[in-house]
Amino acid sequence: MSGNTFGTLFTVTSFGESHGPAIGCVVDGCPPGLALCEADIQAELDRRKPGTSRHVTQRREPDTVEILSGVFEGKTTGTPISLLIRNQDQRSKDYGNIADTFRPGHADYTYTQKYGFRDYRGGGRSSARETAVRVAAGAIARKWLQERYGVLIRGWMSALGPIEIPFVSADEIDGNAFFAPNAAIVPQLEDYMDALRKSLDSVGAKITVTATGVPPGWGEPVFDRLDADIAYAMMGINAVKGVEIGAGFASVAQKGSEHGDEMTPQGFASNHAGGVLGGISSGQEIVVNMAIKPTSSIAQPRHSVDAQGNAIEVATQGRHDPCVGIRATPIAEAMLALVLIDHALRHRAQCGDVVCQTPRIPGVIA
Ligand SMILES: Cc1cc2nc3c(=O)[nH]c(=O)nc-3n(C[C@H](O)[C@H](O)[C@H](O)COP(=O)(O)O)c2cc1C
Ligand SMILES: C=C(O[C@@H]1CC(C(=O)O)=C[C@@H](OP(=O)(O)O)[C@H]1O)C(=O)O
Repeated sequence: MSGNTFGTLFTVTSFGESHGPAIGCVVDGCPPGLALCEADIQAELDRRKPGTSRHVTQRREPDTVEILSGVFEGKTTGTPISLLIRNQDQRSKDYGNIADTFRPGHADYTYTQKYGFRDYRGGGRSSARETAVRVAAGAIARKWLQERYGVLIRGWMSALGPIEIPFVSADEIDGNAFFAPNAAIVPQLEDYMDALRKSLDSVGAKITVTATGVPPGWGEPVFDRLDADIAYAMMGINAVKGVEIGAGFASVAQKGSEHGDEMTPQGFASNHAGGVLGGISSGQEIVVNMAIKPTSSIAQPRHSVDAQGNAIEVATQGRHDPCVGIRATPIAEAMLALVLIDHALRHRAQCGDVVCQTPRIPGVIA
């Protein structure tokens, strides 16, 4: 295991560095016959790409995807799908002496300790530049899930630093730079970010991602539980420091009489489980929340050490996101899609057409 491959039946192997010539991935195990073209993938990449507002990194990458294999006459063939995105706006010289210094909070120190040296062009392999290829692979998973099962995956920003963002409408999410489901709060978010950038600091965020239409039965009872795999996938995104499924940490203060979602023939009465029971989907909405840390690369001087172990101050140069959470929503959606397609295929492989005699009950009743 090299750590660069995700998934069991639907696998994604990613490659590339932030300032190398290209990043890309090989998607293997995609069912044949899915209509797929570059525009399907590009639409998702355009939501994640850098440089789209003053609140994100000013690196300008078009993130144009090329499909190199696995698609013929507009359909997936069942063979490996290779996706390539050429890097076009690397400016490695802007970073100063990053090779011999370690940014507090970034991966420079741990990469050097692990490998003995590292690709120090920008964030190298540790840069979230790599998440573009996950979004590309996730677009394929998402399309198949939607067409085959009607699964809809949707994410949004639910807090920016200290500002809670109440959910108003899914229609408002893609209309602003923050993926906020609440257009009215956007001026407040903009003011906050403008002041934050002036103070040369960064801030964390909370992202929520949901999936509706997942049928009951996907997942495994032990080890590869659906909730465990979701948590693994989300924690595998750069800068994610916490993941909650359903009520999450609020479960601590709940009583059993409150937390356990009651069932009626008309539907579940609540969804504290977040759509997973015993590692298996219940048919309810899957609800995931994640905490994203503040960007470590900030222009304020911070204490660190150099490669020789001497005390130094590091004020990071280069182009960075003042709040990495602002661009994390499409990545979280993609990771949820990758987990769900893998479990859909695993469920089909093992259980095939097994039909449960107990009627399915709907999600939360109104
Ligand atoms: C969408 C996205 C954009 C990011 N942009 C930056 C950035 O511009 N500068 C930075 O220092 N970290 C950025 N990060 C976070 C780093 O990639 C991350 O902190 C680093 O790889 C260390 O990993 P860890 O935080 O998971 O421990 C970003 C993360 C994401 C998800
Ligand atoms: C380039 C992207 O974001 C980058 C994520 C990132 C990091 O440290 O994670 C640091 C910055 O880039 P670099 O690797 O050049 O330092 C960001 O611009 C992107 O998302 O496409």
